[in-house]
Amino acid sequence: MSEPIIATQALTKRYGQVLAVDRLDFAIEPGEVVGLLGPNGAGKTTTILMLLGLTEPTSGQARVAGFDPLRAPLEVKRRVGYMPDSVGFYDHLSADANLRYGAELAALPAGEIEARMTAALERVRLAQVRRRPVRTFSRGMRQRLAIAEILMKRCDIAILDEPTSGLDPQSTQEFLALIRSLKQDGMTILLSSHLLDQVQSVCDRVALFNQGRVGLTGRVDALIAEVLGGAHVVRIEAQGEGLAPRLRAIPGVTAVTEEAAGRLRIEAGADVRAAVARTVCEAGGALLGLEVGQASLHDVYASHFAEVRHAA
Ligand SMILES: Nc1ncnc2c1ncn2[C@@H]1O[C@H](COP(=O)(O)OP(=O)(O)OP(=O)(O)O)[C@@H](O)[C@H]1O
Repeated sequence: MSEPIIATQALTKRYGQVLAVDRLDFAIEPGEVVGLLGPNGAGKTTTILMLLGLTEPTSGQARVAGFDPLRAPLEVKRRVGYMPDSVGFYDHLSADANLRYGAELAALPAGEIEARMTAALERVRLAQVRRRPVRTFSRGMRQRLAIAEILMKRCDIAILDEPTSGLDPQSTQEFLALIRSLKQDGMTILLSSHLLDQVQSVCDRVALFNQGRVGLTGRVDALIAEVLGGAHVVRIEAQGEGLAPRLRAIPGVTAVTEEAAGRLRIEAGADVRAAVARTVCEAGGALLGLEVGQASLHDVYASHFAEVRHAA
């Protein structure tokens, strides 16, 4: 294993009585794409802000690209591209002018700026609209412009906070493809998201945050095996009263969760499809659909946070 490009040691942030990040130990290898997941208020953004040197830790340390973000914020900014939840550009200025401003702030070599800007804008498909004011851009275009800035600066690391929130399905797919292409370039990417399918589709590894701590981290497939222990997952669509407790009583069933009205997810140590169908019918309910689900990050997330709630 190479030296981690991002590492934290007992990194802690307190806001008054609130322990936002609690003794976080975390390492990311160069070239990894890592997803930070967890409920609202779990400490993801606070962690990101400490990695960027934008907020001071109460105690503990972070190292990013070989630097302490607190002592060497400019060195860190030069190497790390940050895309916050809501990307701020000068709306009345063109995409070009915004990038040029970013290039000057980052002290890029003057003779290279134009060529780097053009290459970056072409890569994110904004070259045709580069002279338009950013206020005319859609959210997807703004997000791509933020990536253009990261490409132009040739950052080693990109930190993306909720990068696809508010994007339509097509823009989302396009954006995810862009993230995959940054990975191909060898960029290290840390992204926070609530959108588990998307995280699963781009991340090598995930870290599940809860109350300021990483409760679980690993590759998605390894977590599925570890957390679910090779569980069988059955999803049903059914009408009927009081089905969940009856399903829970089936031998082998370990968990039943209501994912939406009339949609239940059943986790079991064996194939319980026949017993599930029988149980719904015997309860006087109607079984409208049944499928064997592939375990996914959703299942890991649901199971992990159910355990956390149970233990609390
Ligand atoms: N500037 C602040 N002042 C006081 N408390 C704060 C501040 N910023 C965050 N917190 C608190 O710290 C905790 C962690 O918040 P943080 O924003 O890091 O969570 P998050 O995981 O990013 O959540 P979300 O998914 O909602 O963005 C929360 O309890 C939040 O209320």
